[in-house]
Amino acid sequence: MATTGINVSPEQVEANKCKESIPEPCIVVIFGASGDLTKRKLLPALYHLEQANLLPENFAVVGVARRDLSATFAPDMKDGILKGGGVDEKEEKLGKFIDRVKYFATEFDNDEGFEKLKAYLADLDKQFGTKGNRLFYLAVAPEFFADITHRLGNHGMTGEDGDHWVRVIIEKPFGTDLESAKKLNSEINQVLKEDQIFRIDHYLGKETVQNILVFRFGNGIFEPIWNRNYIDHIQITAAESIGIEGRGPFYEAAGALRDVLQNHVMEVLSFVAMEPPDVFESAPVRIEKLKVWKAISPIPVENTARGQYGPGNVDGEDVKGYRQEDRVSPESQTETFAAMKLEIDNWRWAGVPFYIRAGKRLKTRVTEVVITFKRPPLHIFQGSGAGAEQLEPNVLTLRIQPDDGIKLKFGAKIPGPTTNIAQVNMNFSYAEAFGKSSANGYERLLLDAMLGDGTLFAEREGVETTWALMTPILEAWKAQKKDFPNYDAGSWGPKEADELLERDGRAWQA
Ligand SMILES: NC(=O)C1=CN([C@@H]2O[C@H](COP(=O)(O)OP(=O)(O)OC[C@H]3O[C@@H](n4cnc5c(N)ncnc54)[C@H](OP(=O)(O)O)[C@@H]3O)[C@@H](O)[C@H]2O)C=CC1
Ligand SMILES: O=C1O[C@H](COP(=O)(O)O)[C@@H](O)[C@H](O)[C@H]1O
Repeated sequence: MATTGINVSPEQVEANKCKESIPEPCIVVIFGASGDLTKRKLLPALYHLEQANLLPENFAVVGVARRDLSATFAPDMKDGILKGGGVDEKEEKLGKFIDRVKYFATEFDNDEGFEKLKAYLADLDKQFGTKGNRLFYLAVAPEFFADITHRLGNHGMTGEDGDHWVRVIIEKPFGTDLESAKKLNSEINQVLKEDQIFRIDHYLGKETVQNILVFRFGNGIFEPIWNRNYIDHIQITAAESIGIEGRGPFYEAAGALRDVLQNHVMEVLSFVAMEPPDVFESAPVRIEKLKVWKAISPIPVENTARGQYGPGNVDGEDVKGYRQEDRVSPESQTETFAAMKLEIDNWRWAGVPFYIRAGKRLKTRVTEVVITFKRPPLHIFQGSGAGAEQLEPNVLTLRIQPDDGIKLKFGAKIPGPTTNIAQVNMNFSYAEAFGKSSANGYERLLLDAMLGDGTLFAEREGVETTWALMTPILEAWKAQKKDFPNYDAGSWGPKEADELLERDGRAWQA
């Protein structure tokens, strides 16, 4: 069934793209400017903000990396913006935006370079009227996070006063385990106040992730059944059909648990499971998320599964196995798939298992939350031609990507003289209701950071709490070698992941 009766016009959708406030004048300084993230995501996102009139008039972007790319950086970024789609080369705004994209070359460990950068930014303040406000974005490998922050501090670039602000966005992964996350937190807290730090998780910038909260707390009918009395279990899947896309060295050290499960999936889980905050503001939202993570019981390693893909076929194309990827060890023990069963020990969720999984080179790309409700207590249609022994449970699917939307599966009578029941779907599609969007999730987060709103960013204790849950699993896995590869590229992962649910009489939904 298609979405019908959407009472929102294209004009309303357009109007909603405006925030009440436009950020103050500022310079966005991106470290790691020649990297993949800057070109594919950050500059396109900043331009989407420009398109939507959400950037201040007095604004500039400065890319920082080691090679001298002064001549090619702006055209290269323009190319990235155009490739991202949703932009016409002739747009007047594009030229205006690109004129404000600058480049500064320095090694990250070069003090002289930082001193010159400070002077360069001060010059740009005069040219663009950006008033000393800075948003530094560390789009760099994690080993540089603390070092760059300290160098910014040492060169007098992190101090705030009543006249200007300084904020720092730090990319993921934020640490590799509990100890390293704590160390990183304490290192950056030596230089920055907590309200200057914006630990980014781009999943929180996705409209459909934010919509989990709107769905739950912006409607009256779902919250009363959103608990152990009505819900049988919840599954969260973050499946990718792509492999590691040339990021061998990064992925070898990371793996699926560190790359996606500890951050993106745990963020989504907190939105699904949290209590309603008093207001949708940074502190109350963060408190409720933290309460969820803190209520998760320690996860026994028997409640986990891991896998690594071997060669296979994805979307009709033969692909190599993980161990054959560029710059990956032929004996790698890195997991490209991770799954686990979690229990949240609180009043709302006691006894409701949460099964989560993430992996690369799976059958298809899908990120979704699947909520399976308890079956009706009695099959009153038995004997009247209904067929099945038990009635099927209702299943609510919150599809984050692709084809974002919400689907409710329920039983309906098949027309005819007997009472047979078929499962049918009620569908809401984001694209149908609101039109297609070229936003990549970073727009909202960049804008919020410029506005100083940390609601959709991770905070210190939250990051450490999720690492505290995951670190014992990583240690147990490290101590126990696996016979990899154990799933074919293009499949749904290792059989251990299926067994995790089969033991409980359940199965993955996708
Ligand atoms: N790419 C993605 O889709 C995602 C990335 N991230 C995170 O974002 C961060 C950046 O990722 P990504 O863009 O892929 O990384 P890349 O490896 O593509 O880019 C790294 C950047 O850092 C620069 N650099 C490295 N060493 C130095 C140095 N010593 N001095 C100066 N510049 C240096 C590189 O410059 P040069 O070109 O000169 O070497 C390059 O600009 C990482 O933390 C990653 O985990 C998070 C989510 C998704
Ligand atoms: O952070 C990361 O996320 C991407 C998946 O992001 P999505 O927005 O495409 O779902 C993942 O491919 C990458 O390995 C990871 O570092």
